[in-house]
Amino acid sequence: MAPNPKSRVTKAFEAMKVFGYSETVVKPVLRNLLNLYNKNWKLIEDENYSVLLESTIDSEESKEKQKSSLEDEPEENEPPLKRSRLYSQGNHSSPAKHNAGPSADACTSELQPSSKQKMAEITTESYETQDAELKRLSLLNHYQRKGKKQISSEASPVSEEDNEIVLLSDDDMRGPCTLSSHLELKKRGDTSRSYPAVIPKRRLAYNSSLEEPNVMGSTDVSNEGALVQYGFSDAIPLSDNLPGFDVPLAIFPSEGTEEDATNSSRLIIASSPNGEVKVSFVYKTYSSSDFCPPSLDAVFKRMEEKYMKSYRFSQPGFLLSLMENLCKCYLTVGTKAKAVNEPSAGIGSQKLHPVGVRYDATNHELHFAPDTSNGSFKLSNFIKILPQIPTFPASGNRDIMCYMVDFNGTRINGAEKDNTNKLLKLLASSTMNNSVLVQSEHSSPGLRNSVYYIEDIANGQEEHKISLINEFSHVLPVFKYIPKSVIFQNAYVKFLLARISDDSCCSNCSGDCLSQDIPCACAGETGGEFAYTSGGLLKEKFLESCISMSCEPQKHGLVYCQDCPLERSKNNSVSGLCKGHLVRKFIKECWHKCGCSRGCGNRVIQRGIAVPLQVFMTADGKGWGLRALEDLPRGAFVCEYVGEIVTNTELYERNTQTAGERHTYPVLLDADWGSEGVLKDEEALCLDATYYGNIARFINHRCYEGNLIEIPVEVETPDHHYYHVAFFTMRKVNALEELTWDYGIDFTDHSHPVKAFKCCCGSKSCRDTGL
Ligand SMILES: C[S@@+](CC[C@H](N)C(=O)[O-])C[C@H]1O[C@@H](n2cnc3c(N)ncnc32)[C@H](O)[C@@H]1O
Repeated sequence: MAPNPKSRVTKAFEAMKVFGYSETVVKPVLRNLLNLYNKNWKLIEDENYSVLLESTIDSEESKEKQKSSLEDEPEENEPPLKRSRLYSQGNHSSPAKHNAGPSADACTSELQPSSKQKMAEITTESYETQDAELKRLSLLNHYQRKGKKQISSEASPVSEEDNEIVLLSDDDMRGPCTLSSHLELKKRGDTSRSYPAVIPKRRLAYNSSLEEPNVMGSTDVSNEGALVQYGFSDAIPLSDNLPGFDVPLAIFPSEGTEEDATNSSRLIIASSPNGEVKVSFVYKTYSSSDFCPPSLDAVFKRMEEKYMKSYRFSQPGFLLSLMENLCKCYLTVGTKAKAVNEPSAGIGSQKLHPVGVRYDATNHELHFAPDTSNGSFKLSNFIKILPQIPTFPASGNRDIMCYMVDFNGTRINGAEKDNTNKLLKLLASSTMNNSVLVQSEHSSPGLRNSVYYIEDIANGQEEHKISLINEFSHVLPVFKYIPKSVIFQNAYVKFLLARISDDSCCSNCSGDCLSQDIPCACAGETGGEFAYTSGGLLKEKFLESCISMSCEPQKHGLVYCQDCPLERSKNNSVSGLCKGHLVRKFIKECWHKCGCSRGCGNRVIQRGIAVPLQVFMTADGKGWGLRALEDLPRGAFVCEYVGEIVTNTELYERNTQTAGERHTYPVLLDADWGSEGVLKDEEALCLDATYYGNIARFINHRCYEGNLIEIPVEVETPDHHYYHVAFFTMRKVNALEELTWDYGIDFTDHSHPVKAFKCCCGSKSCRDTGL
């Protein structure tokens, strides 16, 4: 049976979403193509929708051309001025002195000032153009990190959209958040944040009493009458007749005051499985108001469009599922006290799990609530843990004899008795079906007795599962896993096929470029020879020269910028001369404009992670680390560094404004800085994986002796302002050996935007002298 056209349309939209094109943009293009091809879907779906992608790009380009000719505006991107204007509003203080030192906690965001004040301050900004409005959700991330205490009192201009509501999720308020991070925040007793809120776009009142934790249902009326309630409440003043809890929010149109309200209504938008917790909008109508409650579908659609435009990776139904998860979490946390007191929690495992997760000793399962009959749900990607489990040594001795049993205590075939190495491989294998219990044959004195394991921290977003094993009962890292980098706000990154000139792609090729007698144009970047072997490894000669350039800069020299973006980003009087950047070799991979197939050997990193990896807690104070579960040959691609693409100025601001918070070490995309003239701020980019990132955010630093090397790879953008940072092995790496790279930190440069950590790399040539 032919696939139904609706699902084909959805798939086409999803395929384009990857490239940052929203449904709204793609819809007319798709319609045209279907007309053109007489509804022959195959032609559109071929080669992973390349026709659709090209047409969408073309259509966007022509729109932009039209726009710029109308506006006589040469820049495609909004100038950075817009944001500066926003910055200059309100009473924000000058950048705090940077003191973002690392802490022993893994990359866990520290708590930040109440989100409420920032909701208020953000909504009081003036949005003069639709574009600025569309960027607002991205801005939230920024603002919530700024920790501004005051709000601007400047009134927003009234527009047709003034009755529009904006729903801010947990993610909006402090950047990405995993369920575990939510729990972690709860564990630390932070009840003042991480809830969604609905706010009218127009002026909001900000009541300082809301800053206090646990203030429930506080309200305030601004002088224009917008009234907002924040926070979870078990005593919602507007409607105490409904059972259960209601989450937060009353929305009032901006005319009238509470007293004028003639009627109040409630719209339930999500609920926990058994209805114990609900998220609802509570709104009042006024005789003078022209507010007419929209349908939920329309609101979600609107919100998802906004997400798409700001962060470009929203899933369909994302907001609703976010709301549902919120209900579940609320239920979990609310019932936590009961769980802890339950005698059946027994065996002391409770304290080892994140708050709200209960170990059910009878059924050997982890639950999010004390009673499975009461709407709790199973964390399906956690394996179950039992006591008396030896900790796996993080390195060195791997001789502890372990065996695996299933939850009935039956030993798993083929794993009768084994050493840790093999055990971990077994753990990683998908045949284990999430249900693995690890026990030592003899519990050894001095060994801790619990581990936990997440089968796939990438949640299925990578080709291979990426496990996490926590041998030290450490808190889980807080970040949002993304398989591809996302543009934050000001970074200028455009994937336009038209920008790739015909002579820097191979449109006449077919099949596998590596198998052709004469290397195609894509090998030009690497001196007329491809960088990869047909087995997908780096060629010896290429790898050798990359290693030499990276490890012996004195031999190859550094390049110096005329006006170094890194120094400029410091935005203060101490910014100085460029300290130099390593000269690097680029790889150029074939891409959409090339005629070769997707299996072409010159497409390696774009196919994603191909080796089994695992996150683990290092034993030597570096926090989480990454290792491979099988031996890797020299020259193998491991993963790319994925994060938010931010400008250096944005990075600097992030670092100064979240002083004291732990950051992953950002990667500068500076491979071509020295060879260009003066770069604009939006062209000098870096990757920050603190809040959004992939597995590479766990790779620790090792002075000189790292086993990985980072190589710039050009895929979609020919200008080298943005490129991929791909990690390859510099030598053979053994299974379970920690993967490390040399971040290139100068530990003596105290003016660097990212404060260096105290290095525990253990290398004999460690550069951190403590000075
Ligand atoms: C990219 S993250 C690596 C993952 C990190 N260990 C974690 O727990 O999430 C970089 C951070 O890890 C820590 N780190 C990395 N290498 C280190 C080293 N050699 N010594 C001490 N800390 C290190 C630092 O705090 C650094 O900012």
